[in-house]
Amino acid sequence: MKVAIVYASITGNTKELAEVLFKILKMQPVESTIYKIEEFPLSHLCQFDAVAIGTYTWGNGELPTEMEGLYQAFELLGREKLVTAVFGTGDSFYPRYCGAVDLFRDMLYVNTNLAAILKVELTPQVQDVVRCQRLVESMLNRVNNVNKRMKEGMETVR
Ligand SMILES: Cc1cc2nc3c(=O)[nH]c(=O)nc-3n(C[C@H](O)[C@H](O)[C@H](O)COP(=O)(O)O)c2cc1C
Repeated sequence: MKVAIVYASITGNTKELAEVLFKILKMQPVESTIYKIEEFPLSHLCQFDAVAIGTYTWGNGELPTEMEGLYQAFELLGREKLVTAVFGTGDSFYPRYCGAVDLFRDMLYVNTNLAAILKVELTPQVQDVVRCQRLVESMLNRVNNVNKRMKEGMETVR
């Protein structure tokens, strides 16, 4: 099983969250790779069984510009069975808390097999590790079940 984490981060919060997830993934019997969005070749999307996307939120609940290409690539991919998850950090001071996670969530739910979403307030805390473990579990269980079951719901990790 091949799993990718692809993330965007300016001030390091989402990077930190992506690295927590990567550490957890590395304890699993899967081939996992972590990419900054700038280093991820969009043409490689089809090589993975599961992709977890990490994004901060910009403007008024907007996607970071550097994530727009990835967002469009999922829309064009046409792989409804591709297992995905989306996670991100944001600041609840803003009216659209983690709005970019919501934008990805809505698109991935339609175009892929979305397993889980996770929102973290600014810097990940110790209690977020358990939430990260649940996201990884949801994603890997979904890949294992993908051939057995049809599209399922998704989990909001609290
Ligand atoms: C100009 C600006 C706009 C932002 N807009 C939002 C927003 O609409 N919603 C939100 O949840 N966070 C917003 N944030 C907060 C960032 O998403 C948050 O600090 C995030 O953790 C940054 O991630 P990073 O450290 O990975 O770059 C904004 C931050 C800045 C500087």
